[in-house]
Amino acid sequence: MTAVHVERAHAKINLVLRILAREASGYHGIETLFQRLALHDVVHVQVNDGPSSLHCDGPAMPAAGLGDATSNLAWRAAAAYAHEADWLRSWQIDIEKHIPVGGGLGGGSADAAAVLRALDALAPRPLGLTRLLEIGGALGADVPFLVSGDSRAWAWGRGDRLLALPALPPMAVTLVTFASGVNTGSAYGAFAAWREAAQAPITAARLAPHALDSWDAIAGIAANDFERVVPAMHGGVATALPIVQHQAAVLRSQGRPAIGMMSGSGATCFLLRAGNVNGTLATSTDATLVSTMTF
Ligand SMILES: C[C@](O)(CO)[C@H](O)COP(=O)(O)OP(=O)(O)OC[C@H]1O[C@@H](n2ccc(N)nc2=O)[C@H](O)[C@@H]1O
Ligand SMILES: Nc1ncnc2c1ncn2[C@@H]1O[C@H](COP(=O)(O)OP(=O)(O)OP(=O)(O)O)[C@@H](O)[C@H]1O
Repeated sequence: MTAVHVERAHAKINLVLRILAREASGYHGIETLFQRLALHDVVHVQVNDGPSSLHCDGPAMPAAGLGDATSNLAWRAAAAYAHEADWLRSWQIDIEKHIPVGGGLGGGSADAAAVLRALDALAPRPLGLTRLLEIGGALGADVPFLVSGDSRAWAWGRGDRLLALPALPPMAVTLVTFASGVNTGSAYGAFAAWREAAQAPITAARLAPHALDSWDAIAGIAANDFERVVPAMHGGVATALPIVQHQAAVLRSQGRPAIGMMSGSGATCFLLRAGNVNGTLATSTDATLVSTMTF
C-alpha cells in the first residue's frame, strides 16, 4: 500500500535577530521575530514498502546539487520521525525547490518541517504538534517555527521557544538573492569573534507592549546582529544591504512602513513594504530579485 501526502514548505525571514551568549553546546541563544513568506518549496512524501529515496529538483536547485540524500535535512527529519514514532521503515521524498539555497531563508529547515508534518498526517498514531516541535528543534533553530504553520512568531532559546503572533496585513517583499550563500556556522563564528574583540556586552532589552502589533512598530525595532559581520564576508551583501536600507528609509520618510535588511545569517537581503511586488531595485550584477509576499 502507498500513502502520499503533499505539503508546502514556506520560507521565512527574520525581522529581528539578536545573538545572545554561546552556550555549553557551542550554540548561541537567539531572540528572533520570524515571518513566513508565500515563497515555498513543494514536498511530496510517500510511505510504502520500497527502499527510501529523496529527490530534489526545481528552479532553485543549485547546479552542484544538494549533496548526499542522507545528509539532506528533509531525510534527517524523516529518520528522526521514524525513530520517535517507531512506525516508519522507509520513505520516498520528492522536493520541488523554489527557495534559494543557503540564503538565510530557511529552505532546508522548511523542507524538514514539511516532512515532519506530512509524516504525522500519514501516521496511524500521529505524534501531534508538541512532539513535532521537539523533533524539529533538534534539527535546527528554524524548524520549530516552520513546523508550527504560524504566519509569524517571536522565538527564543535555540528557536524552540515560540510565541505565536496573529498575522499582520500582507506586505510585498523583494528578495535580493545571490548564487553564493553564507555558511551559517561561519557567520556565528564571525559574530562571536567580533563581540569578543569589541568587548561588546550582551545588552538588556525590553519590548514595549505593542512592539510586535503593527508593521510601523516592527519597522522601529527591526535589526539583525549578523549585519555587523556578514557584509565583510560577502560582497553582494556589502552592496545590496545599504541599498535596501536606503529604500526603506525613503519609504518611511513618506509615512509608509518599510523594512530593508538581511535575513538570518544571509546572504539574502530584502525590502518589505506595502503595495504590490513589482518595484525595481538596483543591486549588484550577480543578484537575482525574487518577488513574494508575507503570508
Ligand atoms: C540564522 C538562523 O537561520 C536564524 O533564524 C538560525 O539561527 C540557523 O540555525 P540552525 O539552522 O540551527 O543552524 P545550523 O546551520 O544548524 O548551524 C550551523 C552552525 O552554526 C552555529 N550556530 C547555529 C545556531 C545557533 N543558534 N548558534 C550557533 O552557534 C553552530 O556552530 C552550528 O554548528
Ligand atoms: N532540503 C534542503 N534544501 C536546501 N538545502 C539543504 C537541504 N538539506 C540540506 N541542505 C543544505 O543546507 C545548507 C543551507 O541551505 P538552506 O537553504 O537551508 O540555508 P539557509 O536558508 O541559509 O538556512 P538558514 O536560514 O536556516 O541559515 C546548504 O548547504 C544545503 O546543501
